[in-house]
Amino acid sequence: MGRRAKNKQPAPADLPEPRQTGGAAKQKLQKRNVPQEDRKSLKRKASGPVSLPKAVEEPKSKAAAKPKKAVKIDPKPTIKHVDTAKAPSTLKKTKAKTAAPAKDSGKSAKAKSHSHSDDEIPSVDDVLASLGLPKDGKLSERQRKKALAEAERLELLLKSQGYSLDEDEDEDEEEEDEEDEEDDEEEDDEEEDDEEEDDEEEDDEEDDDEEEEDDDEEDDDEEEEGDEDEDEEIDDDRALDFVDGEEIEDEDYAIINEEDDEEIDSDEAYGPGEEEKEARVEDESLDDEDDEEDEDEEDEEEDDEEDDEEDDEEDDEEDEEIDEEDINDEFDVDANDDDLETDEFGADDEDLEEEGHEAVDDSFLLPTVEDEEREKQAPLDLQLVHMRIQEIVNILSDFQRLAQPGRSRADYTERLLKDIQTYYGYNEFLAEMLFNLFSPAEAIEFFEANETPRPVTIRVNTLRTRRRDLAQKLINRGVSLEPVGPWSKVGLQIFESSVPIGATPEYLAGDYMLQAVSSFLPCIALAPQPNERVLDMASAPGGKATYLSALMQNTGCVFANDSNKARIKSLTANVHRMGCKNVVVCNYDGRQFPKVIGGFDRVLLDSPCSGTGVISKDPSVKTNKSKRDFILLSQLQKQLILCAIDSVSPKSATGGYVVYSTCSVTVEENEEVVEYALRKRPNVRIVPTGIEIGRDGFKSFRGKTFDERMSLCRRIFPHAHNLDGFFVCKLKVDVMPKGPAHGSEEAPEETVFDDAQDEQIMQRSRERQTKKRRVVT
Ligand SMILES: C[S@@+](CC[C@H](N)C(=O)[O-])C[C@H]1O[C@@H](n2cnc3c(N)ncnc32)[C@H](O)[C@@H]1O
Repeated sequence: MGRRAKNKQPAPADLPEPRQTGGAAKQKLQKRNVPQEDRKSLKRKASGPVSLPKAVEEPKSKAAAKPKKAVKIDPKPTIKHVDTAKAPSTLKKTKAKTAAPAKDSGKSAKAKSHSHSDDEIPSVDDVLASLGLPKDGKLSERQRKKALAEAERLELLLKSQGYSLDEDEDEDEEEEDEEDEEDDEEEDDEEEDDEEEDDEEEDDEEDDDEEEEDDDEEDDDEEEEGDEDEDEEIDDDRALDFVDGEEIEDEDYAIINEEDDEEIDSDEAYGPGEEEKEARVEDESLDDEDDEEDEDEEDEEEDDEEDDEEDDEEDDEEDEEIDEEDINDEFDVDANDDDLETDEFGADDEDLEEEGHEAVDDSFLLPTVEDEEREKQAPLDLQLVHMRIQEIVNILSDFQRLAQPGRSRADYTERLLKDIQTYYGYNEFLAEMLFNLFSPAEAIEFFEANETPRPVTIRVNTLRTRRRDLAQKLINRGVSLEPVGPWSKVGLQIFESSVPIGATPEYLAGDYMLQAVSSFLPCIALAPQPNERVLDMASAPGGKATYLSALMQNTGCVFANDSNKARIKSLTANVHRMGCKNVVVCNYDGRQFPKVIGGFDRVLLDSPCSGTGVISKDPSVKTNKSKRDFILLSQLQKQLILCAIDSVSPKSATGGYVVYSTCSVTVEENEEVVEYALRKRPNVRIVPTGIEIGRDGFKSFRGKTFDERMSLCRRIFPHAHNLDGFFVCKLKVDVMPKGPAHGSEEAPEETVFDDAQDEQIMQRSRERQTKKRRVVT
């Protein structure tokens, strides 16, 4: 993507997620903001087989649909026998043990019922029949999905048994299918008409795509200069303290959401990228164009939806010129005027179970030690690993019924963790740490989401412009965009742009910041008031500090501090560019507050962290974070949070708040840090953040119990919200209660870390900082 925004993701979540934990499949959707096609595809996801984790089976975006390591699924594989001795086979089946020929080693009962020798090449009809599907080529969407899933399984199985899939024969079958289709078409004139129309539209779309690609190539050259500038800034930021996981967030324009799977009313999309958006929606649905032709006539609901889409496309073509008034109206829309309709994924849960069990292969066996050894020797087979992940997740979801006798949950989990490391590329420690946050199925969704970039978003700088004015200017430059959601009046999601978003005149003039939506949240939670004194303790490169400045309408004072001198440069540059006149930039170790200056009305501690919430932007996190890093980080975070608390004036007339946030999802860096602060500072309590999205913070985790009000904290997850992973906690600092233990109403002049270990770590860090400064100066 380079610096050019090419974002084909669905819009960020704009619906408050119900405060409940549980799989994404149970989250509510907001119909109003979800394009119809996306909604449709979501429903399909919810009704997919249990055995195929949603995110893996049905990637939610084009990017996810083509993961580096994804299995290419041929919907109509044909089979050719090859030398089985050469094929590694670690996916072991009970049946395979008894009969040597691959034909008896089918994975599912259905697959088993269809054995194939060298001479027996099954037609698609045979396969369909074996699956109980109609032979006339007219499949409902669900049936088609099922067929595809079975085909994938069959393909993988056959591969593991030494078969190869021959593309030539595949083409023959396609021809056969086409002939069948033609027959069907003759029988039904009406259908034929429809299909002709479809064909024309598809051709148009294909042409459009080709033109787009050409344009892209041309534009790439033109953009090079701007890209270089921006890259410079970003590199600068990345060459930073290991503890910082977020510089990328702000510079890399991140944002979000797949989530909620909600979509944007077609009326809400603006700009010349409308067609592209349609294409985006089509990419995300699992249908390809051919599949649309195969839509089952009897499936009235889906046909209706398709008709609607066709109408929309026609409308879009007609409405090439954007009505400025409409745009202005849209950008004036008040958050409250949204009719939020929700849709429960839950409704499909039953189907999901049923279908999952149908697809379950209860003969899956964990590899033995010998199998594992053999697998180690053989070339890495990611398809095999991927398939085993799905099998194990499925078994863990119904362990009593599906587990192999004599095998424990731990056996399966151990294998699964190894496979996660192999397939997604995490180190052992991090794979386990992240895995433990979720159910096995949801963990896979999380890992999968980390393979997909989040949407590009910008924050409008209200010190310089209004959102609708900026939107209009960018639209005129060929940018396709829309508001991020009703909960933010300053966020815009960029879908497509013919100019580099980080180098437009508006960007250079400070009209906006490239900023992930998640990183709006701590500022919204802090809610600084005009004329207050606010400290942003770890602020470079200034995404949040400049937002705080804007929220305070350039009044009062924001102390934007960061311990990293190199990052101070980009912080200062952003402060100037964004026209923030109420910001003082300073360069201290945060732990020197409040000694340097205290008595703030509010303090934001957007803490240095591991960055496990932004792995899609910085995949190096997968391998470069060790147990030791987490220990050190957690210590630093605990020290910083105490300093943040002690820098707030409990007597502030308007404030007295601290917001602690990280772009990490681990409990060690979040709930545990807050719990530590509550223990050390009894004058502090957790209060609501005022953020409408996200899940509750954990009240307990793996045997540890946290403060009851920890649920008021917000947790944002990439797979659930299509936003960067984030944690936000708001604390109210009260006057210290009088008593033998505390004695004083005032915050201590110098924060005391009563832990000898803390002191040692601080000392080491100070020395490192001093060394770094020496190198820089
Ligand atoms: C997550 S980033 C902050 C991003 C910033 N809030 C923004 O919105 O642009 C964490 C920052 O903490 C800084 N940092 C690391 N250790 C620090 C310390 N001991 N005191 C102050 N800042 C520190 C890093 O240099 C990094 O810029």
